[in-house]
Amino acid sequence: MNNRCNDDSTEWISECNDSRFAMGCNDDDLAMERNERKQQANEHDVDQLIEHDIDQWIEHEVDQSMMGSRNADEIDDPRIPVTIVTGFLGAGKTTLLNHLLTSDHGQKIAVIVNEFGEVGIDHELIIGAEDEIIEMNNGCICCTVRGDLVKIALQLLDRKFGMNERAYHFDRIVIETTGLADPGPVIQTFLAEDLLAQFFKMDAVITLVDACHAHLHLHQGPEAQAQIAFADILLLNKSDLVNMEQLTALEARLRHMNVSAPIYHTCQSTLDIRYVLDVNAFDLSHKLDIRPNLLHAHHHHHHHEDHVRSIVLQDERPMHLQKINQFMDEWLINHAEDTYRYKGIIHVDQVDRRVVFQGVHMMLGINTDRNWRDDELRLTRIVIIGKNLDEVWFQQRFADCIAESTESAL
Ligand SMILES: Nc1nc2c(ncn2[C@@H]2O[C@H](COP(=O)(O)OP(=O)(O)OP(=O)(O)O)[C@@H](O)[C@H]2O)c(=O)[nH]1
Repeated sequence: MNNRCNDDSTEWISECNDSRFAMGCNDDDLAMERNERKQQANEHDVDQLIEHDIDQWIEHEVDQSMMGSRNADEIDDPRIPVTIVTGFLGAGKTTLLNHLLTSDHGQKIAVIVNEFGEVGIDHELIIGAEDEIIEMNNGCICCTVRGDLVKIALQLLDRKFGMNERAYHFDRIVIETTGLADPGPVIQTFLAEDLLAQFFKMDAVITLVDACHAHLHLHQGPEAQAQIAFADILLLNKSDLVNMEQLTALEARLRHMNVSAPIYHTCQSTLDIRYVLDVNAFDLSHKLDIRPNLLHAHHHHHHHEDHVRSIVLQDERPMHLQKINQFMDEWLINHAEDTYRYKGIIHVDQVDRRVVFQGVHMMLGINTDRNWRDDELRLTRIVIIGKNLDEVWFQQRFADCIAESTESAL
């Protein structure tokens, strides 16, 4: 983390302490608060939820808030906070998620990850022992899988309050959208679906911006712009890759697109988590200014630009290291501009460890991580997202990388 990040965080913490709720609690207050909560909860549609669990939940929430460990605004709102993490392909969303999951906050986070591409890689790259990661890979969260999102959210509710065997007492939900998602419909799902609106509240839409590539992305269709416009908090990430002048120019551009969201400079999406969790920053009126019909369900027919698509390269046979290197060299020389984002896990011949690589345009990172486990299939899987991709070329060059011994043995 650079100095800028540190400066920001000190400033914020003092603000944050000022606004924290501190209140002496006596038994009458507690009893009154509990009754009020119960009344609210009984008004909810609790068909599938067990009342006893709701009682416990309310009790817990009231105790928490009376003890002063929550923001003042939350005293009146016991709903489960939802954070949407958005940002163009490769901006640093998964990096932020890992930072949130490994930070010391004592909360259990249910994570919903939606990836663009037929197969997911992110679940392999997210670190989270206690936390549950739910993947949605059957399409883009803002178009085809909104029904799935509602279903997943309701299942999570059932696991938190219900008699479901797979009980899971999470404290909050974080949703990572695909880099090509318009966050509008995801927000809408939580606001316009009655049952979800009763149990969940939006905490914030956090948009990551890749300081190094934003100038390319802002020209690539409306998604990157919508993500910035809808943000409650903007993280200008990868600030290590640009100079101060470029950072200031980009910040001015973001400010022009979104006048109200605080903008924080980050490296590796790292900042004090109190910038981003339990911030109560969601500003509905701001969203309605951008999209007046946001609350009207089913208004939105979003089409990604057709020239943006994903390719999956996959094979169980081990890969030849030098050939893979050569393939990537050629790829970056000839296709870097058009490959927005790529991620992969490679099974390299004679290597017991997984080789993990990922990149954004020319920026490629590659490393070996853990050993393959005995019980897992050693599968090479690469997902490439880009525009005007020549799939035949990629599939052919990938096939050329299969280690020869295996190739002739088959
Ligand atoms: N130099 C630099 N690299 C970064 C920074 N933050 C993230 N990265 C790298 O950028 C790449 C993309 O980061 P991710 O967190 O996977 O990005 P993402 O937004 O989740 O990407 P998608 O899931 O494809 O949309 C990874 O290789 C990260 O290690 C940063 O601040 N500086």
